[in-house]
Amino acid sequence: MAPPELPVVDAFPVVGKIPTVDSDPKKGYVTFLAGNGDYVKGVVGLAKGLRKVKSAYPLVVAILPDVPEDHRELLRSQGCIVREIEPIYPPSNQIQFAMAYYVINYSKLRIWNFLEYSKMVYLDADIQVYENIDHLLDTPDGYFYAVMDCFCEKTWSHSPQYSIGYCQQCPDKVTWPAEMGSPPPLYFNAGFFVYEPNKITYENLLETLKITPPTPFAEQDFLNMFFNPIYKPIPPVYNLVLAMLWRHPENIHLEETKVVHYCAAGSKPWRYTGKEDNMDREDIKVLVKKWWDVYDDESLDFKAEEEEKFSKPSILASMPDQPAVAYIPAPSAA
Ligand SMILES: O=c1ccn([C@@H]2O[C@H](COP(=O)(O)OP(=O)(O)O)[C@@H](O)[C@H]2O)c(=O)[nH]1
Ligand SMILES: OC[C@H]1O[C@H](O[C@@H]2[C@@H](O)[C@H](O)[C@@H](O)[C@H](O)[C@@H]2O)[C@H](O)[C@@H](O)[C@H]1O
Ligand SMILES: [Mn+2]
Repeated sequence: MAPPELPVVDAFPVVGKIPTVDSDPKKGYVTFLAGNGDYVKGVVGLAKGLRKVKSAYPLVVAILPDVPEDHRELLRSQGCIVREIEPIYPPSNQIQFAMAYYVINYSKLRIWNFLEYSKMVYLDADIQVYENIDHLLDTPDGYFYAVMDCFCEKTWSHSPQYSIGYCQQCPDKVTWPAEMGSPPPLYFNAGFFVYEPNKITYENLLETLKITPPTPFAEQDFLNMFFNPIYKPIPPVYNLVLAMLWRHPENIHLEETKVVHYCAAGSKPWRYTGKEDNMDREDIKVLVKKWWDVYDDESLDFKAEEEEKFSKPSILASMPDQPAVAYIPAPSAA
């Protein structure tokens, strides 16, 4: 599905970064939580998983106002930094999102305004980290790092690539027909990415969203359009989109996988019944059990003495955002 043309925006101030007010800009992990349902289990699992792999950075949870106080308290008790964000809605539209609830996912864009952090790894709440990935926070600045997605699941049935059986994971299997123009640009899964909070980028994201017609994969499509100029693919070991196991097994090395994304229909561990398509596979059963082993491991619960590990004592961590970082935007190319 070729993305609609985007207005050229000078969204990526490449030079002129002035040190933040806080001379030591922090790094961290961030996830997103909405509603009063069971995704909070995903966040607790993620917090414990990051602890298990001895990550040196905190987990910030960007929550919508509808997350109840008892869930907020549960997350704080697991060492999370809980930050309430305002929802973001796309322009009014008649679009049929691939999943109706995807409309809330535009609120993820608020994480570009977490300006006390210089670089963060975003992870969906249905993701688990099984090996330390702190090194991703030391990657060169100026790029948007994420894993390429797969177009073969039914959720893509609306797209031209699905209709002709094309997938970027195997571009030679079905070549993109010339009469359909150029093949779609490389497309990432937006459940996991490495990014740099930035005031100008944040404002450009929100301005651009206002004039961008929504599409089936909501903020994932939008982020792919917006960051395409600086998108840098990283190996699937950093975000195993589960459908890859049956769609492109030749591209997956399960024993090297560091991060698993439980995004296939029926694979959310806290809802797992094994009844949906592919959910009775042995590898899925193993990965779901792996998730539960972390979630149920009480030795991984947060302990107060761990508090000094992070740069900011917890009482400050929940303080409002630091003053905006001053940037000198790069001169516009135009
Ligand atoms: O009721 C919900 C649905 C989604 N999410 C958040 O939105 C992300 C994206 O949704 P999901 O992971 O279900 O999408 P998928 O990756 O399966 O397409 C989730 O991981 C959660 O972080 C949430 O907090 N509550
Ligand atoms: O709002 C759109 C969502 O789109 C993505 O999920 C999809 C995508 O991966 C498809 O390719 C799969 O087929 C599908 O199963 C999966 O749900 C992101 O994981 C999620 O964070 C979010 O951005
Ligand atoms: Mn997900």
